[in-house]
Amino acid sequence: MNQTPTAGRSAILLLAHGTPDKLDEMAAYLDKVTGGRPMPQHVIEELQHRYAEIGLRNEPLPEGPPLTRWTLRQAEMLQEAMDTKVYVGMRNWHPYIADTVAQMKADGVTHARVLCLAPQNSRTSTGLYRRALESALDGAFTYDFIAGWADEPLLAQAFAEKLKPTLAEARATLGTQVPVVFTAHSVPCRTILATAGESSRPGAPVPADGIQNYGATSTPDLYPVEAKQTAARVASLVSLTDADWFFAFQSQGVAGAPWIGPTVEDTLKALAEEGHKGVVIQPIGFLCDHVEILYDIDIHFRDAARGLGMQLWRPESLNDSPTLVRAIEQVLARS
Ligand SMILES: C=CC1=C(C)c2cc3[nH]c(cc4nc(cc5[nH]c(cc1n2)c(C)c5CCC(=O)O)C(CCC(=O)O)=C4C)c(C)c3C=C
Ligand SMILES: [Fe+2]
Ligand SMILES: [Fe+2]
Repeated sequence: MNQTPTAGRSAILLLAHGTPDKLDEMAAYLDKVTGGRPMPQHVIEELQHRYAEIGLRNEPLPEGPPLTRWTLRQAEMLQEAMDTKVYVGMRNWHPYIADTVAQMKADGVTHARVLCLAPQNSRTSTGLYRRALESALDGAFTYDFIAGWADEPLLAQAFAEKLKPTLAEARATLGTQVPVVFTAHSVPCRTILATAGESSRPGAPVPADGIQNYGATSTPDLYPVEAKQTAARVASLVSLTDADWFFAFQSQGVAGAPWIGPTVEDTLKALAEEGHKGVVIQPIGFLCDHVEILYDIDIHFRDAARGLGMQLWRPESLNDSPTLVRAIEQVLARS
């Protein structure tokens, strides 16, 4: 439920995921991500390996990890564009939502427009960010919460601007059409189903012991619909026909199984079997570089594609895209 502004100091608050600054923070970070459910040691080590592959070390990087660096840059660009103070709060690492809320309170903020740096709404991402905000707020200020902006035309334009040159390069290299696979982060299957206890349907999924219920309600999550909506808009802007593009869910997690698909791995296999020699993968749910782009796509999926005889291209992430900043401005202006 959104709350109404009172006279006073207004600000913008961007909510984001957060990422560790160095490798030895991985266990503590995962503890935040899972809400305290312990992760097996081999998972911690595997994630440390992936973060090391994208440049993280045991000492913090002077420039910060990519997700933090780009998120703060996006906030800075938005603040310049909107001439309103923009704050950033992260659910799983510094700057934590609770610390940012405390700072906003100290700065005398009385009302905030709150936007998640995740355009498609899911109780496993934006829902958890919102819950973290509500428990930190304690009535500190009023706010309007903007959930889900997957259909913002300028968001699609920002992705299309990055996709066009990559697609042109892939087509020129291979001398053929090259399929585009748009991706979004997978979610556990039960996230997109009504939960047990709130549904009389036989066989309704029961959350596994010890696994948080992701803020589940009896309403199925529309996340997959919103993700495909963004992809369809981007495809249309770059004039892809229905035969030229696909949608897959990437980065299925280690718990809460099963997770929704089709997976990128299966999609690559199917494309190779159809005789394709190349593929462009564009994630349309992530707004900047982080491990699931720099490792999962650039290393893991590229290797998988190579093993199937295909070359893989990935458009640059939005990062400091001025069109992304204009998209966020538009969404905020409508709130
Ligand atoms: C729409 C859903 C999700 C988005 C978007 C998302 C983005 C995202 N995730 C990470 C890093 C991690 N996520 C992890 C687990 C995890 N992620 C989601 C959903 C989304 N993540 C779920 C439902 C879960 C499971 C949580 C649980 O309690 O088990 C993890 C832990 C390891 C793993 O399971 O893969 C990491 C690490 C980033 C950086 C990111 C985008 C910025
Ligand atoms: Fe995640
Ligand atoms: Fe993930």
